[in-house]
Amino acid sequence: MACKKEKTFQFVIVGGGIAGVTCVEQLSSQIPSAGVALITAGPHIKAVTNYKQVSRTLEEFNVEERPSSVLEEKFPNLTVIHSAVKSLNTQSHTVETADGRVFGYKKLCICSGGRPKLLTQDNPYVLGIRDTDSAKVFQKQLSNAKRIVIVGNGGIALELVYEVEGCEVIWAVKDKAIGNTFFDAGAAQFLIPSLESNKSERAAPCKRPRYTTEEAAAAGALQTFTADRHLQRQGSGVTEPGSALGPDWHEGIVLRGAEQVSRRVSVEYECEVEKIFTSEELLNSPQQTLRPENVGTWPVYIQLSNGQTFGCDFVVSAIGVVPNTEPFLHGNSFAVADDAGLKVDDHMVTSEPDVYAAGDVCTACWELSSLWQQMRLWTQARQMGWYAGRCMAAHVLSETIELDFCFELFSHITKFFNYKVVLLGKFNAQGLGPDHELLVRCTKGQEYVKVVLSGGKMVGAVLIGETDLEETFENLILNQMDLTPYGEELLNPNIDIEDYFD
Ligand SMILES: Cc1cc2nc3c(=O)[nH]c(=O)nc-3n(C[C@H](O)[C@H](O)[C@H](O)COP(=O)(O)OP(=O)(O)OC[C@H]3O[C@@H](n4cnc5c(N)ncnc54)[C@H](O)[C@@H]3O)c2cc1C
Ligand SMILES: NC(=O)C1=CN([C@@H]2O[C@H](COP(=O)(O)OP(=O)(O)OC[C@H]3O[C@@H](n4cnc5c(N)ncnc54)[C@H](OP(=O)(O)O)[C@@H]3O)[C@@H](O)[C@H]2O)C=CC1
Repeated sequence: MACKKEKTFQFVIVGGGIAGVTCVEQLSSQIPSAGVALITAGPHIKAVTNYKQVSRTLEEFNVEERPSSVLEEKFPNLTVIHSAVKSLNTQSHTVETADGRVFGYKKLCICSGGRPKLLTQDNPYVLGIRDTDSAKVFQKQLSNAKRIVIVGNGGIALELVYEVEGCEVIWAVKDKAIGNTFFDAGAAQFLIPSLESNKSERAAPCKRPRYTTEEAAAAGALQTFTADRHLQRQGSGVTEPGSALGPDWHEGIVLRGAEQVSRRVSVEYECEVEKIFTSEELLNSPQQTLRPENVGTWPVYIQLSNGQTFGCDFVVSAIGVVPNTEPFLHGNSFAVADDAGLKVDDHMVTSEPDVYAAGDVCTACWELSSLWQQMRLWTQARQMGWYAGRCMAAHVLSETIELDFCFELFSHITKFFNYKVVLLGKFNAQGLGPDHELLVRCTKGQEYVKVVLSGGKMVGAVLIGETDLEETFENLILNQMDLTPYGEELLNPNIDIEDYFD
């Protein structure tokens, strides 16, 4: 880093996504006199609006893409620099940007997010979706497509299989059921009929804060157990990167293919991708399994481990994210977790002095609460950015700070297949081993309620539909009350559980 240092800021934040912007806001309001720089690769920044604390740990908010001037007007001591950081020197406490400028920092927070994991690199027929630009590329390619293959079983795949119309979708999942990152097989079974229905037959829209960008503009309680209602006690065992998209990113974007069909999704279970071929490669491959007349019909072919090969217009790689740790690692000694995130302690500090990290780029490596786990989600990016800002300020002011309460209990509100979905604690019995029980209540087409009990105490829950149970269950999980005496009554729809535990 030979260039001359242009300026030294007390705080430098890298990344204008939710984590970075929330960190900036927190620092700027806590120490208004401090010089703060936000260095970000994208042209816009993300802003949280209409923030609503739904319960002690559940939160909802809108996300808007905005010009950075809005933030600079609000915080006079803030300078926003629109350029990617191309190198970091933790010894000299400096960062160099792609446009050749060098800035010093007293404390730095890396909030550079993540990028989609791709099944193969540099293949024009394999798309990842992350930011507004990649969403536009996807939309454009889809408008001419008759068949696409979606690989992955998490958030993006769940959203796409439901939203894409006018195009045949082949959905390749490596599990026995859909949506493994968010649900168990029971919930998957509850949701599957929604995939088979037409758009007009879908569940009534649920209310949820919307994701907007400037450019994209973008039953009452049942009285009886019905035939379809099941209450069960089950055994256990079941280019420059822009900011990531978020809630309802597909609202206001037409996700329509070239066909007249409404939606046609077929799921290929328990399979992984063996190979992706172009037409020419397939013709020259000695082991090709397709009938010759099919070869050449599609621009790309995907061979799955179940022996099937499908031709399609393109493949969507929805197999998770890789933290954006480049170029921060070069020449430094950051400790990196197995998932490639920058390891942070309970004050969001990395292994390098005066360097913090928050959001998708980092991996929480403190002793985690037994009811919380990291997932790379919008809410956690906001919480981590906010807490990192508080820690940075506290360290400068020589104040002590305790790990924030939001890391006590995992909670997430979202929407899948147009159902409201609330996840609490160890919602999938993560890490509990065989020593747990599941209680399930299900009303077809209406609600799916699952609680996870360990040692008689509630440790997690999945609530799909308008159940109104989230606050009560959150309290029961946080209180760790012994629920053994209540048994299955806990999910009896004839009991108003809120009054019961008042
Ligand atoms: C399609 C999609 C749908 C999603 N839906 C949901 C949802 O419904 N609910 C939910 O909770 N989460 C959702 N997520 C996840 C959520 O969007 C992310 O977890 C969250 O936005 C991460 O925020 P972040 O600030 O850590 O990173 P990002 O939003 O990725 O921001 C990173 C920032 O760093 C900048 N940057 C990167 N490298 C550099 C560099 N070298 N120098 C300078 N700047 C750099 C980028 O330009 C960007 O501004 C979704 C994600 C995707 C892709
Ligand atoms: N509504 C919401 O909350 C939404 C959240 N998001 C977030 O955005 C980010 C990106 O979403 P997405 O890409 O769907 O990531 P997710 O982490 O949600 O899901 C990735 C999925 O791909 C599977 N997978 C991993 N590697 C392979 C492979 N080689 N072949 C086949 N499948 C594989 C994973 O299985 P396994 O888990 O077994 O590794 C998992 O099912 C995530 O952080 C996600 O949480 C996205 C959309 C909506």
